[in-house]
Amino acid sequence: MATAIDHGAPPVAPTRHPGLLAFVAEVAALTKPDRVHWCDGSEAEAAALADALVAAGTLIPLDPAKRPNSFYARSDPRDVARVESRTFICSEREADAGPTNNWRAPEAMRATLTPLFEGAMRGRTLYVVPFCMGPIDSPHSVIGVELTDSAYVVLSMRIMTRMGTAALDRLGSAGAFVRCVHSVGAPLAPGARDSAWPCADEKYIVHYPETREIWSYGSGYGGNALLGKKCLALRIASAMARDEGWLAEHMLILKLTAPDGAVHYIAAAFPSACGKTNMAMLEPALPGWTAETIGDDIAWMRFGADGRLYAINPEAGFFGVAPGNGPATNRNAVATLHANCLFTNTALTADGDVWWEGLSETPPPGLIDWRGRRHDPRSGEPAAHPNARFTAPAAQCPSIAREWQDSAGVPISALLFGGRRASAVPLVTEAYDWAQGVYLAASIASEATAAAEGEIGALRRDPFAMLPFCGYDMGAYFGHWLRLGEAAAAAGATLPGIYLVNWFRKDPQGRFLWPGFGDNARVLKWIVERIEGRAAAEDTPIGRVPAADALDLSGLALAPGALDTLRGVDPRLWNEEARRAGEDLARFGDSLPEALRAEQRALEARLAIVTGGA
Ligand SMILES: Nc1nc2c(ncn2[C@@H]2O[C@H](COP(=O)(O)OP(=O)(O)OP(=O)(O)O)[C@@H](O)[C@H]2O)c(=O)[nH]1
Ligand SMILES: O=C([O-])CC(=O)C(=O)O
Ligand SMILES: [Mn+2]
Repeated sequence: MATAIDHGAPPVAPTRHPGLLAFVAEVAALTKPDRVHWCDGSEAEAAALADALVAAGTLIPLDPAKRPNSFYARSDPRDVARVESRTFICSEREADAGPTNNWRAPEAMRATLTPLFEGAMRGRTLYVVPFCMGPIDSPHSVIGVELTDSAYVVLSMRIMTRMGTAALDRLGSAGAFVRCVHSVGAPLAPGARDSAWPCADEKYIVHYPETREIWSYGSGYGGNALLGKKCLALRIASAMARDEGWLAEHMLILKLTAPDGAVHYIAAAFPSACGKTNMAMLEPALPGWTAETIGDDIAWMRFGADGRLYAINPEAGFFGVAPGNGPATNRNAVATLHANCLFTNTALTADGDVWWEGLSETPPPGLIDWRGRRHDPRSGEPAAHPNARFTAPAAQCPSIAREWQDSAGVPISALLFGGRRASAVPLVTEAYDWAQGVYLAASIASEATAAAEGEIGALRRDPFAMLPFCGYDMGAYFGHWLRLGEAAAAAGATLPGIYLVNWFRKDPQGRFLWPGFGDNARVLKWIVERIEGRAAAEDTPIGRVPAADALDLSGLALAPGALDTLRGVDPRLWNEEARRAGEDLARFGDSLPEALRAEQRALEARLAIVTGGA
């Protein structure tokens, strides 16, 4: 086994940053690891870690002839998704966490966590993982340091972030960094055998927005454990963005080039497992159009001196839902996964490769399912967990745009918001203006998916697709969006258009009315033409929908009547929608901006006119 990781001598820290040295010393004193290892992010280090994880049974190497340098992990079956009920925002004041977050007083939470972390890394290695969210040379990037006892987390962070020496160099000897502490919560007694996926029953995913700290306990899974992603780049970053005048959003970033060569960048927010990665890698069904990928999950945006809204992707990899990705839906994702990837909770084939529902029409024979059991195709159970994930370097994506690491970011023309809605919500709706767009985004709802615990399919309000990810009071967050738009407009900016989209409308038999995926380019074309002032639209109470002949449907055979349903706004359904949205927004009490109350009243008034009642 390679020995680049473990050696008896005390490690020499590769930094003289006093705050970082003190942080590592404090956490090591608390958690009592056997060793401390400072990660440099090198190939040799990754290879040694992978070897150790294979020896421990955590990783299974895939056949290098099929998928070089790629590994498969099966998690504990109780550790397969984010745990929103165990995710906490510990601001000093309860009101600052808002009604949608779990709040605990910081001192009380620290008093709970300290005994849990006490000795939590016994028998394990504490890995020091310096990482940079955003391009190494971008002024908008943020440095974090994650101290973790999971080598799986280290390997994942190496794919998902700029990790190791480069991040430490950027931090320098005095820079600011976000303190991140992670333990799987499974100390090892001397001589005890480790489990393949150590974790604890009791999980805590804790954020202290004022001190910009993250403490995560008990889970090894994705969004709970890779602390640069949801915890830093959304929950902590949203609080930083509020204080500093920018936006940290759950959005993909797409570059779209029209046949005439015009380039538009589009950012889109959909809840977890609702199509961000797919849209980020879209292959347009319309001839002459090109789509390229900038990011698939998170966008950090700020208005530039020229009045345009610039976005960077803070991540360096994709942590994507595997099921559903196949040659018919997302060829770019499939091609991205050819090498250097981690797969978690997919199925394993008899010949040493991975498989999931949707990768091919029928499962190959001899599959082992995500629980490690022989898969029986007649059981009706999927072979891959519905939230099985791949972890893949973004640079490997065939559709990655050459400017994806541009330090200034890319200028956004349109902001899309959506969710999974079987009924009511049209295919695409243009907001009348910024404030009404903020209202539409604040009132989106979506049918729950397997990306978090809870009943799948249940409708829940998910404002801005940020419900699980906003690190402060969402009422104040809506106000932040409104103020940024007002300030930019006052300074003469042309604000991006705001659009509500829904690819998931169904007919009474439960079939999708819209083909989705590459055909979503038809909607993007309409949006681009709207921005350029060339496409026709019709006013409805909720916003503008495409005129009857305004969508390019060439080469597409929709079911009879489908287009009318997709463009339609049923006033009776929308009376109910508006009532429910208003009820949800009322939860924010005094922090709900007056402008959104006014939008609510205006929507109700427009609906009353079309239904002919009050
Ligand atoms: N019907 C339909 N399904 C889609 C479409 N786009 C994506 N999906 C499905 O939605 C599921 C999730 O898609 P992703 O693109 O991975 O979702 P995501 O928003 O990136 O998810 P997170 O990584 O959890 O944030 C997959 O099963 C896709 O096949 C679409 O346009 N139409
Ligand atoms: O954070 C995760 O575990 C995966 C993810 O992207 C999401 O749920 O939005
Ligand atoms: Mn996501």
